Amino acid sequence: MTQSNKKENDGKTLYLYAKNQLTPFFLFFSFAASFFANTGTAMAVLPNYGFRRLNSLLGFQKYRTTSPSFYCCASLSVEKKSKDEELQPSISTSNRSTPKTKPSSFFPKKNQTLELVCESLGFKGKGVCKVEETGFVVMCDRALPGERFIGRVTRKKGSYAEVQKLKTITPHNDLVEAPCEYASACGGCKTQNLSYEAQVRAKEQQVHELVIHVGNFSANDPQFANVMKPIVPCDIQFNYRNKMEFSFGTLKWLPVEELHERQGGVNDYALGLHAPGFFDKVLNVQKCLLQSEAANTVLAVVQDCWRDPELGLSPYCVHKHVGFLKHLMLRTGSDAKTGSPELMVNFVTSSYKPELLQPLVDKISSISEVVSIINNVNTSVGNTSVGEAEYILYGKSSISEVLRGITFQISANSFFQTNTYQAEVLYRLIEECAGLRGDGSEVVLDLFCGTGTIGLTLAKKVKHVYGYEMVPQSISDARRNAENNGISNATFIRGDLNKISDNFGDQFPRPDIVISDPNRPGMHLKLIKYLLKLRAPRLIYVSCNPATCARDLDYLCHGLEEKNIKGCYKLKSLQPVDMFPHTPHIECVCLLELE
Ligand SMILES: C[S@@+](CC[C@H](N)C(=O)[O-])C[C@H]1O[C@@H](n2cnc3c(N)ncnc32)[C@H](O)[C@@H]1O
Repeated sequence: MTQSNKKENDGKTLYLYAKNQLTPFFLFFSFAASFFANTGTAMAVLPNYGFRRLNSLLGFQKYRTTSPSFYCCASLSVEKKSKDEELQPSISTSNRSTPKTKPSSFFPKKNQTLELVCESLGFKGKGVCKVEETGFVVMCDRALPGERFIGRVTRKKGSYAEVQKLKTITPHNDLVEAPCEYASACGGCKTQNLSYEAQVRAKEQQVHELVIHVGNFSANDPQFANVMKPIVPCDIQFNYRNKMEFSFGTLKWLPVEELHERQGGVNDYALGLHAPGFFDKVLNVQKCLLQSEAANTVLAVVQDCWRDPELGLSPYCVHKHVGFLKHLMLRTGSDAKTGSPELMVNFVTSSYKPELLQPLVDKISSISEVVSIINNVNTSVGNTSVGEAEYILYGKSSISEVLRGITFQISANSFFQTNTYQAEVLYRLIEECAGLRGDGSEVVLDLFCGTGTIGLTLAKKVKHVYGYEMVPQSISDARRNAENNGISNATFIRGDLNKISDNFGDQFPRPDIVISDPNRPGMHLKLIKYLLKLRAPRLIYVSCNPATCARDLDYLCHGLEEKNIKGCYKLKSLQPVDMFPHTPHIECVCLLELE
């Protein structure tokens, strides 16, 4: 996730009208301050999925309906229209009603203050509220369910408005004290001051509603209650992230009351996370409670010295495109034999000047957990952490991590599940869904395989695993991971699953089980059509975006009439999993079987 960079903070939004209840559902596409086309990583941000960048166009109607029936409309506009257009109709529901004319004073005005009550959590964990008299939806960052507050309308976006919270009248339900000193300003953890039980409740509710309203599954279906599983909470709610990406910046974010203290120069330099809503302002952080203690030790060491004028280091300025240090990526793995933490430190710089980094390397390499110091050189003006060239400044080129008994090598830019602890849980659930016979007879197709983790954890029980992935480094990691673990029945193939050709299926035998784990935009319609033609008996859809997940489940199960596509799957179970406490992200594991 990137902290919402204004320019790049585009997302898809879904809105639903139901019985005069306007319920917004937001697709989680807008974390893209930096889009790493080839890597699946994002800068100075928490979640690390790569995705096609999507522009949002809020297309739901600006009026209310009095019809009891349900109306869902959204317009998803995307940059590469020709390709992505195909996905657009997915958001419409079959049971539309005609909206009625809107009252003329329906929209609140910019700067208008409103008394609001937050009803639920939506897109990016923003509080969803309705203007009492009109039902008009407003979104408020950091408003939490049950909170009554005064908000000022900051902008109208399509057919909803954003408000800034001015004053809490009565606090939200389930209030707890946020343990992190940066919680109120950092865009990473939005809900630290909401009890964890309430967080998972809100996530579960969100998935439930999306599956009904976007996925077109009926809550009245007696089977539905069996299909929807309760969310699996994460037992560890801090220090769970094995990867964090911090940004260096020339403009330290300051609270309004301290803005007059801005001094300029070195005093304004920052290393931390982007302040929400700013691509150029960085909230300086000394410590992040989500990452490992060892990673915090490294962060503290870097913070302690990087501004020292004697070192001659400068942060990259995103306005002038000058400066050297762009990002600091910290990855934590564990030694396969001892289980002790091992750390990779990755400096992303605008040019290759190892002599400038050497003093930092000397200090960091003395931390016992650090086994790898990497320099990715990225000369582009973009915000990506993926370098055109990668250099090893100290130690190894990768770190290791053990997942379900398999040891994985992870290099700087490879995708790896960010919460190792909960990935164990996730992969166990996937294996349960796979329902393997255990006789080594089944073929598994692992789509969006990253470094091959899911397929490799199943390989020993099946005949063969075929993994597909776009990022070359991930494919080489996957092959190396197979070899290192003595797995010879896994084949990893590089390819863009958004651009599959007609002969895609000629590359592997018909699978018994398909696992598809796309990033946030979900599956391309081409791939969905292919899967519907392939008719694998069992399809496990792993998703990090419940909105696109619901849309794709709709296609797979109910088809898409406009495109003459017939669904052929039945949703057998949908299991939300909380991989990222205190953030709005939700993972889901869905089992589909042929009807
Ligand atoms: C959510 S990750 C899942 C990775 C893997 N299944 C795991 O659990 O570690 C999605 C993966 O899809 C890859 N990816 C994204 N778009 C792709 C595309 N169009 N074609 C192939 N792979 C893609 C990303 O690089 C990333 O590794």
